[in-house]
Amino acid sequence: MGKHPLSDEEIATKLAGSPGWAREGDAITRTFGIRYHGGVAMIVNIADVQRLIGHHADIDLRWDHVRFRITTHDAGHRLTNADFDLAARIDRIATAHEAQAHNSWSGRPGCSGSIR
Ligand SMILES: C[C@H](O)[C@H](O)[C@H]1CNC2=NC(N)=NC(=O)C2=N1
Repeated sequence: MGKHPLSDEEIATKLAGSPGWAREGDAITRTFGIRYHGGVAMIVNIADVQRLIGHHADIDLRWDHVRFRITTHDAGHRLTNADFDLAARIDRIATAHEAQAHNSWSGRPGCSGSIR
């Protein structure tokens, strides 16, 4: 996956196609609502994919949400296509784990990730 730094215009275009992700300086971030143990299971799957593609997000695991922050270290901590590729992969896995967009997280346990 390309690791040359993207321009502001390219970043804006990529973000428009990455609903839920936001630019934070030279990184992109997204938070998902999911109960702790569901978050751990989701992270295990994401960690597998990250190992395979050689690109890794910073992951912040809390009791009821997980936050991802992605940038490309190899490009001097700038945003590249590799970051948006990883974001799309994270989105697919989060959907499979029924993680919710954090701003819509009601706090009610879903059928996965809830603490019984
Ligand atoms: C050598 C190794 O593949 C590289 O350092 C990879 C590892 N994972 C990475 N993850 C992220 N987020 N950015 C990188 O530049 C990066 N580089």
